[in-house]
Amino acid sequence: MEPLERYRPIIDDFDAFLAACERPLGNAARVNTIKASVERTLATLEDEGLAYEQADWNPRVLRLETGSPGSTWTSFHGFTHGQEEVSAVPPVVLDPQPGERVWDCCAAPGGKATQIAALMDDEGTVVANDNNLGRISALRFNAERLGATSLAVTNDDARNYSLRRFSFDEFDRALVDAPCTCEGTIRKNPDALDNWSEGAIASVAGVQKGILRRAVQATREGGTVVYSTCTFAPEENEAVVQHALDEEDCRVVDFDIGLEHSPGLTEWNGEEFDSSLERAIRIYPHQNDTGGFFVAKLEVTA
Ligand SMILES: C[S@@+](CC[C@H](N)C(=O)[O-])C[C@H]1O[C@@H](n2cnc3c(N)ncnc32)[C@H](O)[C@@H]1O
Repeated sequence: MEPLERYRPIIDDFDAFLAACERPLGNAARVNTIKASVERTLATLEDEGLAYEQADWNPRVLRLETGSPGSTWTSFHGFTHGQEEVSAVPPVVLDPQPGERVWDCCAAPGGKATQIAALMDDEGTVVANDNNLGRISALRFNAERLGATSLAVTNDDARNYSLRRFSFDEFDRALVDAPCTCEGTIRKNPDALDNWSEGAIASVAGVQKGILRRAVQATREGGTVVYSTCTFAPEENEAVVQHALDEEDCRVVDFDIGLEHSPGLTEWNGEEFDSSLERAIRIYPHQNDTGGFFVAKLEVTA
C-alpha cells in the first residue's frame, strides 16, 4: 500500500480509503440485454439458486452474493458478463445511441465494447480495437458469447489509427479505456502495486496522451469522447485530459452517474489543470465499496 500514500493529500477520509483497498472485492456481473431482458436474466439466476443485488445506480449491474460470475449457466448462455461494477460506468457515460458509429480504442477483452453494443440495442457499428493480438481472441470470444453482432474488431495502435478502411471518416463517439498502472484494481488483484514506479506512470501517460488525442481527432464535431482509467495517478488522469484540451478542439462536460465520487483535480504537485477538470469524476473504493476509477467526458468542438 506504500505507493498509495502519495494520494493522502487529495483523498478525504484517507484511512477509510486504505482500509477499503485492503478488503477483497465482491463479484459483479452486467446483464447482457442483447440476449435477455433484465427480468428474464434475474429469473434465470434465481433458478440457479444464486443471490444478487441490483446496483442502485444501474439495474443492469448486479452484485453477486453467491457464485462466480464466469461459471454460471446464466453466464455460459451470455445473459450476463462478469464485469466489475465501476467498469460498467464509462459506457453509460458515453451514452451511445442505436445506429451510431462508435470507436472503442482499447477494447480487449471486450467488457465495455459489448456493453456499448448492448446500449445501442446492437444496431450500428462498434469498432472494437486493441493493439494486443493475444487479448483480441478473448474479445472475439466474448463478442460471440454475448451475441454482439455490431462489433467490428481491429488490431492496431490507437495512437495512429487510420479510418481509411471504413466507408466513413469520423465516429460519433469514442471510448478511451486506457492502459494504465491499475492502482484502483488492488482489491481484485493484490499484486497490482508490485511493479509500481513513478517511471511506469510517466511511460504509460505518454501512451494515454497519444490515444486520447487520436480519439478526439477521429470523432465528429459535437461528438463525445470518454476517457477512463482504473488508476488514481493524476499524471494518468487529469494531466492526460489537460493535454487533449491543450492540443485538440474539445471541452470537458458535466455528467451525473448516481454514484458517490470526488471531483477531478485542478492541481497536482504544482501542475495546474483547467477548472473544468472538476467535471471529471474520481471513484474511490471506500465511497461505494467498489474498485477505483477515473472518468472524464469530452465534447469535440470542431
Ligand atoms: C484497460 S484495458 C481495456 C479493457 C477493455 N476496455 C474492457 O473493458 O474489457 C487497456 C487495453 O489497452 C490496450 N492497449 C495498450 N496500448 C494500446 C495502444 N497503443 N493502442 C490500442 N490499444 C492499446 C491493451 O492491450 C489493453 O487491452
